Amino acid sequence: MSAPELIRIVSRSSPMALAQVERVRTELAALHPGIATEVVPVTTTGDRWMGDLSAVEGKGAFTKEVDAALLSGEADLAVHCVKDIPADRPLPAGTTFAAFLKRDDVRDALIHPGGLTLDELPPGTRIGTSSVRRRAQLAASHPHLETVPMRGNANRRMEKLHAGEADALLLAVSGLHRIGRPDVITEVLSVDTMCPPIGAGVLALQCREDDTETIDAVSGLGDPDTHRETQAERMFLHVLQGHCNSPIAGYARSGRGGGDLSLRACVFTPDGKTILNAHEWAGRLDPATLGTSVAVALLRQGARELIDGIPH
Ligand SMILES: NCc1[nH]cc(CCC(=O)O)c1CC(=O)O
Repeated sequence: MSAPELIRIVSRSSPMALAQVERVRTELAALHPGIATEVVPVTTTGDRWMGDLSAVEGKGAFTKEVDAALLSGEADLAVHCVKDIPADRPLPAGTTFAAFLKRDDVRDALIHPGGLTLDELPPGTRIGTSSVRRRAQLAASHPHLETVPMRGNANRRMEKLHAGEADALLLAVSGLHRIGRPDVITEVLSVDTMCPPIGAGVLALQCREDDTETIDAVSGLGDPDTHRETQAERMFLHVLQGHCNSPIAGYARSGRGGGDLSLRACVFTPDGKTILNAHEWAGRLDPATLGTSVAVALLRQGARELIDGIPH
């Protein structure tokens, strides 16, 4: 199999998306110095929309135009945040994941211009977030704080914070590092305070299924532990039929040497009053079966009703 001379990478134009593509170009250049790369820009429905995400045809708002560029042959490779890829249906026909890059930090960060930590924030502090996952967990742990809806990429949210639309923000640590702004982080929240979303901090490389040249060239960028964790988390979300606005959180962890994979997950009501929890170890199960097992444990506790209670 010959290596391609050029790989065209489709990317959204947000600073975070472009930083993700730069990481892939750097890693690819180190692995295959002979392969050139080029960026093909697209704008997605999700990038344009500033309202409630559930209103924009719901699913795949950040991925549809990216998939189209890949399938039409305008580009050969797409870089996605796994967090943003729907798990309640298969990948678009004709495309496949070629690799999952080594996982970044899965945690969320508090950004408070006054430098306070979450526990120090006074009652009534307005936290800008439209995520049902963040809202529910905040309501459970810090019921005296308020949340205000906030959308847009991380850079825009920081502009809105400084314009006074909120008093503080919650954003992913990994995303802030990607856009070069870890300096704004006031506190990194533990996963016990704020359970991360499925796929947090993982970048997936997506190719056309029949493009074995590109698949072979980029598959060496994959990380085996991240692959196992992502398989467990995605199967969990798939079994629950979670959507982009689901009150679901969870993360898998690989033990040393790839052993002892565990998956901890929760499903909650948006008011944070009900939180279902499950935590299991794979033992001799494969990652996908672990994901299924944790999903079943939560379904037994009543997760279906909680998930279906949220419009999407
Ligand atoms: N919803 C947008 C989005 N998609 C992925 C990340 C963070 C990076 C990641 O987890 O890969 C973010 C920003 C955020 O939630 O703060």
